[in-house]
Amino acid sequence: MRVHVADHPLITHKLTVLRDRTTPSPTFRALTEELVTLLAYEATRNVSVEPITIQTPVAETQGLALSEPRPLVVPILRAGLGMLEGMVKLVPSAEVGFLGMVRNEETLEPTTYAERLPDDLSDRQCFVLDPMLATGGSLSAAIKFLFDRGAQDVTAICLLAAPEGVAALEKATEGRDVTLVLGALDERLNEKGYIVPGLGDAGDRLYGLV
Ligand SMILES: O=P(O)(O)OC[C@H]1O[C@H](OP(=O)(O)OP(=O)(O)O)[C@H](O)[C@@H]1O
Ligand SMILES: O=c1cc[nH]c(=O)[nH]1
Ligand SMILES: [Mg+2]
Repeated sequence: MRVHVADHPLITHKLTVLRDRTTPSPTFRALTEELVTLLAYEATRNVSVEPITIQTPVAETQGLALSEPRPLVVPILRAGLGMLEGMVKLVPSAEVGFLGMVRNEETLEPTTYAERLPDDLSDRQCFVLDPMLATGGSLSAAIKFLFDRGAQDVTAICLLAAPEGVAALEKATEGRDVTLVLGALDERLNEKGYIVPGLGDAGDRLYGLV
């Protein structure tokens, strides 16, 4: 697994505002989108392209076009939905599939309650969106789901991760082509499975308590 942790003052600045407990939902949502667009730039570094020839008003020239099949973006509901707009802004021609997952806050085990994805993901590059990588249970299950359907490679974009979650994901995806792009790598998980210092519950901060 390749791990890329963003190292840019603008990203750290936006993450700092996101972490602040006084930041209200509308600002939190806007910053989440902006951060994803910045991280998506790195995450799409190896997106599949093919050479094409085009005609400018002045001359013929060579360029690149995204290859078929188009990349598939998969936000993990709920919190990952807050990252979708920021991603498709950068890759407007991507297709979008959905996975709904929720972590049991007692056992920390994830369950999948919704799935809307193509049956066959052969030759697909997939981009999974979830702001939080805590124990790694949710993201490991999501990525396994995509490989089981034939995905070629998977890149996950997370705003924050705990080292425990990165290690668990690495173990769960051994031998697979996985890239992890992070806004920041935090210190640890606390006894409730929350990322420290983290930002709290991303889904609740985006969409309110349920
Ligand atoms: O790495 P893990 O320990 O599995 O925890 C991370 C998961 O927890 C959060 O979702 P949550 O279950 O709170 O659902 P929500 O997005 O609906 O709030 C988060 O968005 C991840 O999906
Ligand atoms: O810190 C955490 C851990 C899991 N899910 C969140 O939203 N935040
Ligand atoms: Mg939540």
